[in-house]
Amino acid sequence: MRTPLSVVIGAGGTGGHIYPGLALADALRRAAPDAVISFVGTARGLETRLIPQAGYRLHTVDMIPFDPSLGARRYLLPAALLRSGAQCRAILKEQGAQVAVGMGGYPSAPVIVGARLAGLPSLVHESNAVPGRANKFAARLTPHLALAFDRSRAHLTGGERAETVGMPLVGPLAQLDRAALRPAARRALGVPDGARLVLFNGGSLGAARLTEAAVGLAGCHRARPDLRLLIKTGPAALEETRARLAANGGAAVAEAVPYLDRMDLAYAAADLVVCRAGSATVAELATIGMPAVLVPYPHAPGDHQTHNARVLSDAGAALLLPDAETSARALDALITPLLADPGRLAAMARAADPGTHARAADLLAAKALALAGHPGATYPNTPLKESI
Ligand SMILES: CC(=O)N[C@H]1[C@@H](OP(=O)(O)OP(=O)(O)OC[C@H]2O[C@@H](n3ccc(=O)[nH]c3=O)[C@H](O)[C@@H]2O)O[C@H](CO)[C@@H](O)[C@@H]1O
Repeated sequence: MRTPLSVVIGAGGTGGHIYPGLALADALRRAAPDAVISFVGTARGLETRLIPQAGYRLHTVDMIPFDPSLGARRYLLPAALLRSGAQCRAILKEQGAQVAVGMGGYPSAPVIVGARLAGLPSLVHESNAVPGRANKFAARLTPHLALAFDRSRAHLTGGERAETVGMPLVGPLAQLDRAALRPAARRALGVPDGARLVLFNGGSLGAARLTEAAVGLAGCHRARPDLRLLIKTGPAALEETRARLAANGGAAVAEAVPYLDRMDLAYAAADLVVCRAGSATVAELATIGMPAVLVPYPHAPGDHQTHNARVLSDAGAALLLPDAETSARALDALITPLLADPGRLAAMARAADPGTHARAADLLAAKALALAGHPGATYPNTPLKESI
């Protein structure tokens, strides 16, 4: 009897690592429906909610981030990595895994260390245009590398043997037809007919600078019936944002939410997105043809969000606004003429390359299947049906 496919995926910390990990897991399940797939993450990150919610098992291991701000604590990193690597080795053994995959973020490295200790093949996926420290380290431990953006190749040891597969996107986003879903999405979000909707999204954790500018913008445009703002604040800033919108009258045109579980609806309903330039977000915008103003997070390692953003701004698909220049006034000067020019919005939507990421999950799954010794698996490629 054939042994079912068994894969352990390291992905955690923020949505930008977790969602691509889930997209990979779903692609593996489509190819091998009896596959046993589990995740390794931390006991603190978004993974504790998102992974069980998607129906996968999450193992948590003790980890400290690969972060230079650790100061003297960084000397503890090798011992911590060895400890969490040993925990991952035990998880891989217990599950009978045939391959381990690291999706970036600091849960990625121990899974690859664990695979090395267990003598199993492993695969690292780098999602940013400039790789993070955890993946730079992990990439030294395995010959199998995959990239979301070709431009990160030069930054990785062994980058010349990496394969660019794109950024794995979860089904509802990989297959989103924005125009087709738009009427239902706008009804679901209560956007009045004829109003332009601007989505403010500070990545999976929220961004104070964007929320602040959005609140100011809502106050300025509080009397406009033809404009709506949807502001994703992150849970911590929700109540304060709502109070400030009530105080400046912006609540008449803006709604603040802690998190968007249905990004497909938000993207389909919106005319323009103002957001950080995390790699999953950038890949989603490109894939669905969503015009955007990108405000890269200025403290990302290697300034990788600016490099991610340039993938779209170089193509004419997005505008890039540096964080330090972001204010309600600066955004108003960019957004107001843009919203009044549907031709320009349509040109931005067309400028992105929609094909790069739509098949990334299947391509990455194919690499993992080959490493696991399941080369015969096929992809049914059935379209996912999502109801509102
Ligand atoms: C501050 C920081 O260091 N951020 C990093 C983090 O960002 P972050 O996790 O914010 O990264 P991304 O923008 O890549 O991904 C966010 C994901 O969460 C989803 N989403 C977001 C908000 C929401 O309300 N609902 C929702 O579902 C988005 O659709 C997307 O799929 O990981 C990314 C991937 O390595 C990096 O590129 C970012 O630089």
